Amino acid sequence: MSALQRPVVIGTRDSALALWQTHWVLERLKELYPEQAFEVKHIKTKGDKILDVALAKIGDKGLFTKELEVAMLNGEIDMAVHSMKDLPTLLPEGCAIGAICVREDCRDILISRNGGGLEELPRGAKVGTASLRRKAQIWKVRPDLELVDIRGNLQTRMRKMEEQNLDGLILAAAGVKRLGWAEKITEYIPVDMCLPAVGQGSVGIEIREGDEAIGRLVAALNHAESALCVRAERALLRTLEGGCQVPIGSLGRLSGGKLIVDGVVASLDGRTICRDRVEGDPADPEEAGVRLAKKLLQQGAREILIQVRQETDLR
Ligand SMILES: NCc1[nH]cc(CCC(=O)O)c1CC(=O)O
Repeated sequence: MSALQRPVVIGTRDSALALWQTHWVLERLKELYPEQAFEVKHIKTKGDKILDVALAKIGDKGLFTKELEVAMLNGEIDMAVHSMKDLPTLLPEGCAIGAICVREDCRDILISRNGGGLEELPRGAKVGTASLRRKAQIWKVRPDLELVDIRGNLQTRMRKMEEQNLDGLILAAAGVKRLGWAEKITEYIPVDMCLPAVGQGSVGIEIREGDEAIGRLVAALNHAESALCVRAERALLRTLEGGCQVPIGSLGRLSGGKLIVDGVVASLDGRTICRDRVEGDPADPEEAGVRLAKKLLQQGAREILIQVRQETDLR
């Protein structure tokens, strides 16, 4: 492919994880297009500025992505690299997903002070996580734990674990591994116990809709299997109309030529949990995600979602 006659500008947040992910994308693009010049532009998002409020309370969508999308639509950057998990299911007009990259470990992990797993935490132990999805699913197995809100980028959360004397911290495996902290992980929480967030572990590249030159450039980074799993999960989330305010988890995988999608919707106290699975056609991942969402709604997710929204509004 012929190079563009100008540097291609890649936009990113400036957290250590975002930079790691962006440099990963940049290295792949440089390998693929040695003739092409690239630049990286750092952009702060609202989510990087508000660090002391739980995500569920801030509650608006696109907290980590909006400023990047604005810069892209203004032509300041040509693409934005995001954690797929942070990218809302409905993109602003003029924006499109150019590639969903190969997925890292999608699980949640525990980093504990005593080096043990969830089972080994002392009774009433204090564990940090701000995610309602994690809280609800962990409470189901350890209702005695005190799950405390903790926010900020990964470095900040590790620091807060020390400062607040927490017994443990729950994080996404992907981020911890990317920052080179895999040896701190004391347990990989099985997905049977805790379904990950939609898109967790996958990096996405957002581009301008209709920008064919940039679209062709990034298409080579799309990973077919990761992409169709994440598309099914996003279709589920879109159908349930949940953002990070609502405890929703989902995971797609390919098995024996079929697309298997798991999904969970939980109440805030973790007492009511709807979890189910569908089998779908890998040729139409959205159909499987939508079908699973409807199945969950019928099984009680509708009531849970109404209640979660009322409770979050009151806080
Ligand atoms: N919500 C912040 C966020 N967005 C993406 C990741 C981890 C990397 C990934 O899931 O791809 C994290 C940190 C975490 O949840 O522990």
